[in-house]
Amino acid sequence: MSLQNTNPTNTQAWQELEKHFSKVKDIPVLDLFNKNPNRVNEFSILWEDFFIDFSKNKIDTKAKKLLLALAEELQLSAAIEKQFSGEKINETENRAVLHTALRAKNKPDEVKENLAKMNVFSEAIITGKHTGYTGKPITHVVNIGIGGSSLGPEMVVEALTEYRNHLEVSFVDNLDRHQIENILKKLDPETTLFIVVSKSFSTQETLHNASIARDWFLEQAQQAEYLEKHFVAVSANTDKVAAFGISKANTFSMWDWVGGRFSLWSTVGLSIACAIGYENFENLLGGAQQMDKHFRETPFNNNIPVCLALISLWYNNFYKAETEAVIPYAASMHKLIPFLQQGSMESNGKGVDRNSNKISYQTGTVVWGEPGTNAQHAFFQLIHQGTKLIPCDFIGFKKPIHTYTEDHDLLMANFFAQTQALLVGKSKAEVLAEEKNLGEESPILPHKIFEGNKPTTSILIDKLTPNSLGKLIAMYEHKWFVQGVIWNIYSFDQWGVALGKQLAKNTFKAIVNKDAEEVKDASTKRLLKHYLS
Ligand SMILES: O=P(O)(O)OC[C@H]1O[C@H](O)[C@H](O)[C@@H](O)[C@@H]1O
Repeated sequence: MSLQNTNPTNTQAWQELEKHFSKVKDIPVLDLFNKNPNRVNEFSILWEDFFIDFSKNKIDTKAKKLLLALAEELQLSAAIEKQFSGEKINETENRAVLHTALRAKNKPDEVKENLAKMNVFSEAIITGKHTGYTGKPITHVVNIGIGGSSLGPEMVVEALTEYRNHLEVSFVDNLDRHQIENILKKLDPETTLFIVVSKSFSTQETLHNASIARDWFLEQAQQAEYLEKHFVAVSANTDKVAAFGISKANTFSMWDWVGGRFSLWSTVGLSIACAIGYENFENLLGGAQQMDKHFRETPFNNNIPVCLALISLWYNNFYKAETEAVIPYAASMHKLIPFLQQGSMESNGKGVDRNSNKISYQTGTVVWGEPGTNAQHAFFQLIHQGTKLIPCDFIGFKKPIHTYTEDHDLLMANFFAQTQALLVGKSKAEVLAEEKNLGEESPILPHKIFEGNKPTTSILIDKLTPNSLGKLIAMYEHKWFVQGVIWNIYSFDQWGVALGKQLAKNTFKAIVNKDAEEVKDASTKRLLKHYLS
C-alpha cells in the first residue's frame, strides 16, 4: 500500500488538525482579523485576472499550515504528476484521466485532428457554407445529450451570451418528452442541426431523444439521405454511432480517457464552438491551460485549487458542514451550479476507499446555489440566521459584460455587502441603536440580531470572458481532484449511477406488462399499482 492510499484520518497532520480544531473552532473570524493585521494578505491569492480572498473563512494560520501538511503527507504532488502524465489513475475503470491533455499546448495527434475537424465544421455552420437539405443555412443547433454531454456545453454557451453569434442553440437532455416537444415545435427541420453527444452512445435519454428528433426530421424531409446534412454525433463509441445511422464523416471522436463531466474541452464542446465561434472555444481551452499550469507548478500555499480544496475539506471533515453553496453574481452563469454538482458530487460522492474498504469519514459535500442577487431573496435567510454552517463561494467580476457600469456597481455592491454581512453580522447593541422603538425586552429583538461569523470565499475575476471562464472551470476541476486524493477515493468513476438505470429497465417492463408483481419491494409495488390503476 503506497502512502497515497492512506486513510487520511491516520496521518499525523490529521491528528494534529483534530487537536487544533478543538481549540479554535469557536473563535470568531473577526477575532482572527483583529489578532493578525496581515490576515487578508496571508489568506488571499492574486493570480493573473483572479483575486481570491479566503480571509473570511474560519481558518487560522496554524490550521492552514496543518492542512498544507496534510496535502504533503498524502503526497499530493506525486498524485498531480500521475494525473498529468497519463497514468491510469481511474483504476476501477482502468483508464487514464487526461482532460488536461485536451487543452495542453502539445495535444495528442488524435485530439488535434478532431479539434481541427470541429473548427472547420463549426465555421461552415456559422458562415452558412454548410446548408440544410433544401439549401438554406442552419439557424438552430440542438445538442442532444445528458450529464457530462450536456451540462458543460450548456453552462458555457449560457455564460458567454455576449460572445454568441446569430445561431440559436438549445439543449435537450431530459427523458421527459415535454422538453423536446417544446423545443421542436419552434424549429424548422430545413434549418436545424442536431448534435447527438454521448460518450458511450448507449445512454437511454440521449438515444431516445435522438430517435424522436430523427423521426421529426424525416416526417418532413422524407428521405434518409438528407439526415447527413442535419445530424452529427460526438462519441467514443463509433460503432454504435454507425448503427444509429450517422456516417463516419459526421462523427467527432472522443476518448475513454476523458470523463463525461470533464469533456466540454473535447469535441463535446462542438455546440460551444458553433455558438461562440471556434476561436473563442480555443480561448476557453487557453484559460484552462493557464489554470492547469498554475495548479501543477505553484507551491500549495499559493495554489488556488489546492487552497479551495483544503478549506472545503476543513469544513466538511472538521466542522462537519454537509453542504457548500456557490453564488455567481452573473445571471448568465445560472447553469454553473448543476455543472459543479455533477463535477463535485459524481466525482467525490464515494463511500469506499482506494483499498476497497468502507469509509468511516465524510467525503463529497453537497454543492448547491443560485446566482446572486436572486439567491439573496430565496435562501440567504437560512445562511444568515439558520442553524446550519454553509460555506459559500461568491464569484463576481470587476467589469461587466455589458456597458452599463453603474448597474454593475449596484450588483457588485450586493456581492460585497453580503459577504460583509455574513462575516460581521449585527449585534444586539447595533439593533437597539438603530431601532429606537425596540426595547431591551422586546420579543422581536432576538429576531433582528445577526450572529455573523458565516464563512465566504470571494472569487473576484476581472471580466467574464472565454479565457477566464476556462480558468474558473479548471479551478473547480482541480479542487475536486485534490479532495479525492486526500479522501483516498477514486474520483473518476461513477458506479453509483448504474443501479437506477438497471432497475428502470425492469420497471418499464413491469409497466408495459401491467404487472406490479415484477417489482420486489412493497412500497414500489404499491406505487406501481396506483400508477397502473
Ligand atoms: O455521454 P454519455 O455516455 O451519454 O453519458 C452521459 C452521462 O451519463 C451517465 O449516467 C454518467 O453518470 C455521467 O457521468 C455521464 O456524463
